[in-house]
Amino acid sequence: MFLTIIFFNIFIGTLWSIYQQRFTSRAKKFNKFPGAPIYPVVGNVFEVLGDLDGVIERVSEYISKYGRCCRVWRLNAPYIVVAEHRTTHQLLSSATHIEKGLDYDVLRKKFGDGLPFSQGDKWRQDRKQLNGGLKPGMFDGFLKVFNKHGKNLRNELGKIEANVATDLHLLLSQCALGIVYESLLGRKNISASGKIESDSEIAQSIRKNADSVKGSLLNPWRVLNCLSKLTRRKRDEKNSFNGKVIKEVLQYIKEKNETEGEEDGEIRCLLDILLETPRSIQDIADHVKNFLAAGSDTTSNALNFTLYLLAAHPLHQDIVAQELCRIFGEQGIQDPISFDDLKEMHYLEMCIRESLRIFPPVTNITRRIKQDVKLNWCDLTIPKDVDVNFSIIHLHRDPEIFPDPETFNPLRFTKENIAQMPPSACIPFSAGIRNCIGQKYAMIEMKVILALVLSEYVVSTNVPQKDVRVTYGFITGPSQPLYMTLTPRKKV
Ligand code: HEM
Repeated sequence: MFLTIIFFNIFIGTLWSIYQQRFTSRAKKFNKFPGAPIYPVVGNVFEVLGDLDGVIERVSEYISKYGRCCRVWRLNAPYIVVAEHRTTHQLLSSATHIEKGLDYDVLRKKFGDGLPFSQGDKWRQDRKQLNGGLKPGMFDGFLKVFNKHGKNLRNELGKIEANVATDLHLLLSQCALGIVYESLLGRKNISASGKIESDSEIAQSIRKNADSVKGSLLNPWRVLNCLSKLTRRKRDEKNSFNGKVIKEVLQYIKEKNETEGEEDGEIRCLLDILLETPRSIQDIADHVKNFLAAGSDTTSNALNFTLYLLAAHPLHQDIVAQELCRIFGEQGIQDPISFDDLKEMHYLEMCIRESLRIFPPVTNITRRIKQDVKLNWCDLTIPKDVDVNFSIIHLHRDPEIFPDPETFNPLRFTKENIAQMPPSACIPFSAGIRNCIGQKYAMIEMKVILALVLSEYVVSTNVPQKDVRVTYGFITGPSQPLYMTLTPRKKV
């Protein structure tokens, strides 16, 4: 009897799945997109899933078989993978398609309802208010912080033994986290080495959280896995990432109240802006968690990849070094870098943009389509309630737009070449009204840090670029350390 009930349920479940995948009006429109044969219940999950380090390659294969705008059934959930600029531009430039897809549910549970994950009116109001925290008037203060932490990093790099190949990622992430911590969250408990004194419980929590969600984005089995972890998380809430951030926020409010009325000439930080409107402590903590993660992991991975690419391509590194020498003279960077100096760093900026193209720290983003969208370059319609995954890394490697896409060539980003590029062909910071709020901040930060490092050291590597693989996650990094050697420039 028991077995009969089980078989009956499996039978009904399979029929239901066949109906969902083939006979609903959504499925009929969706299945017009090219894609692999559909199997009841599992759909196409086995085509793209598997070990995390190989997802990029498997998606590349799928795209080469079915095209740059193709369909995937993840169980019964329809999913369009987009890696071409026309669909990307049409959807991301619209103010309608700003809701995040199912992929973000796992992240939302970890990081709360901060800016990257909130929806509807909450997102609109928060974004409007937080834009004020990153407006031009704030950048003088940010620049001081970038300079201070950049110099700390330069000193830390000086302690690495000469000619020893080293993974710089930890130092770069401590630097990037210290910057966000101080400039956006007004916390100054930074030690002389540039590390946050409490390190780095919060830093460790961010890394742990980021690691645990890696891969859950594409993998339905991992979603289930995460749910079980969440129940465990509830039990030791006090020691969780969330608990630690709440403690920091309460401490900040206490210190702010104690020093109220005192003019200390310090910059107004993002937390001050959040505190201007009535919010629960949890809501503030959610924003803080998101800014800590979105503002540090992304930038540190971009710095790591850019340094690596310059190490692997010494001719381009020489051009950057000459540019810095022209701006700062033979003696290197003595005074804090100013906005005028930054304006002169054209080649360095082109190298950063090319690095963000080849190794975008956010490899893919997802939007939930809320109404049917007829694509303006072909005869296909994306039905409503479908998730569209913009595979930024594959979009950036479209050979029709970027010939020889894996070659590091910063000249792709001269002013003239950018003007020729189709809109939305290169979008490391996403595009449209839901783009990265920290884009300008990140670009200035990276230029300051890289100028300070590259004016002092020659970076080299033995890791061939063809061996570098990236993990597929929300924020991604190299799957193996990018070992680099630093030699003081004066000794070369
Ligand atoms: C190289 C560095 C960075 C890259 C490549 C990057 C990339 C991105 C991308 C692709 C998105 C869109 C995500 C989506 O649509 O799902 C995004 C959103 C966001 N980023 Fe960045 N980011 C960087 C640095 C930063 C920094 C420094 C901050 C903070 C100061 C920041 C804060 C945010 C926030 C809060 C959002 C959500 C915006 C919203 O939904 O309105 N990011 N970022």
